[in-house]
Amino acid sequence: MAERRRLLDDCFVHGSDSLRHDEALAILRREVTAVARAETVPLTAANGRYLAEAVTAPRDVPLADNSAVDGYAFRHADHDPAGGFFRLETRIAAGHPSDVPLGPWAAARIFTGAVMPPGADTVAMQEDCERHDQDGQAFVVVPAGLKPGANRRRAGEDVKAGSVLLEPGRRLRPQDVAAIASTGKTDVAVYRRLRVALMSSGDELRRPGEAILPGQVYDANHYLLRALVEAAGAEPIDLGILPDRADSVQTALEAAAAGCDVLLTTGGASHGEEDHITTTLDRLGTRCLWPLAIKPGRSMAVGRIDGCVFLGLPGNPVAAMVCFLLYARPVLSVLGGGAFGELQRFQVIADFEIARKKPGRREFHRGTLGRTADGRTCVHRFERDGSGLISGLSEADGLIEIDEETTAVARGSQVDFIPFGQFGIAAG
Ligand SMILES: Nc1nc2c(c(=O)[nH]1)N[C@H]1C(S)=C(S)[C@@H](COP(=O)(O)OP(=O)(O)OC[C@H]3O[C@@H](n4cnc5c(N)ncnc54)[C@H](O)[C@@H]3O)O[C@H]1N2
Ligand code: MOO
Repeated sequence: MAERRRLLDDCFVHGSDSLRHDEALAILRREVTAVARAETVPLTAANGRYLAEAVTAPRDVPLADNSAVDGYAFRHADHDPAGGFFRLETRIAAGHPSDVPLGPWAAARIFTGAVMPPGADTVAMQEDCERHDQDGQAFVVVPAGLKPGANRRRAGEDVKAGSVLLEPGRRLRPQDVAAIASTGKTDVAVYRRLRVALMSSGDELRRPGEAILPGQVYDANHYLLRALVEAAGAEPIDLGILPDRADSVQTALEAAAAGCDVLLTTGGASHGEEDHITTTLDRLGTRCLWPLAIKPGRSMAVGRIDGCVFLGLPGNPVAAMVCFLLYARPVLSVLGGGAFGELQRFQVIADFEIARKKPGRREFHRGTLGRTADGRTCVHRFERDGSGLISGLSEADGLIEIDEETTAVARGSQVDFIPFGQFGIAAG
């Protein structure tokens, strides 16, 4: 079980300069530790959860030497280099082992997965053998050239008794649940899901289903973030929409922080007179990241209100998504008992150009993968820049990342691409 330790206790509010992406990640890596406690769940509910115990194999998998094919098992020492002629002595099917030792110059009819009879060490495939019956006795001719141990699977060759199959902190995938099931365990210790309270900030926001007037906008970010929180393995809790009033924001944040592990807000995070999120965070707790030298997402804020981690995302939907994936997701993973993890990026050819880019900040653009005329993977950039354009997010396969030092991107050059698939949100 993870001990309850400091979270963001030692963080500092840095000066007026924006924080670089790498510095922000380093602070989060250093300051955030697990808060989730363990619970035991049946294997059928374990997929997607963070493992809270090491899973060791109580016994060998497979349990006994067995045949990898349908065929004939025999003792290799009896096998003539020119081929072998064996008396067929017994028949062994999967699930029906025999403890009768094989006699000399004898073979057993055996099927895939059936336990090797004592004395046999090699199996010939049935397609390669000839079977004869003579005076009521069956014989089998085994071809030459089989090596000792051919087509035999050893006890423990998949997993040795006592070996560690899975380390704590791993987010369980279907194949990991299968690995646990292969040991015979029926349930497993995982970390409780983090409780992540969601609040959208802004007088202009309405929920789908409500009437809308000029100047108002539907709260798309709530739906974006609750789905991203679920994909990250945490439990979203909807705390609705905050009005642009300092006293209401303060009351709501205080109450929310008391009842959840993480408070995730969107909007109201920049400097405007109507933006009360960061000023309220400063009054109630501590702030350690803000602003960031990235685009979009400059106004992302991270801090703490008592024992609750505060993640304040910008209001523009593209910025909210970029900041969630880059910063909120690894924080949720660590708090929930998992690893911080490294972003997976790969290099692809730019099917776009950027004539001039401001140095000193890292940019993330929406990108769609394609192929060049000569079959190499390339990325197209969503042309319109606006950080409010949700349509570009739906089109994209991931984010194009352009670092602080770069001042222009030439068509045909290599750029870094961060695919959405790694976040469990790939297009089907
Ligand atoms: N003087 C400056 N103004 C702004 C700056 C700046 O640096 N100086 N940065 C701009 C950028 S970039 C962003 S991003 C926003 C971030 O500010 P906030 O986090 O305070 O966001 P809001 O002002 O509340 O909203 C921005 C935009 O997004 C729409 N929005 C808000 N919440 C939602 C939601 N839940 N669902 C859908 N859309 C939402 C909102 O209506 C605004 O249009 O500040 C810029 N200004
Ligand atoms: O920085 Mo805003 O967060 O670019 O869209």
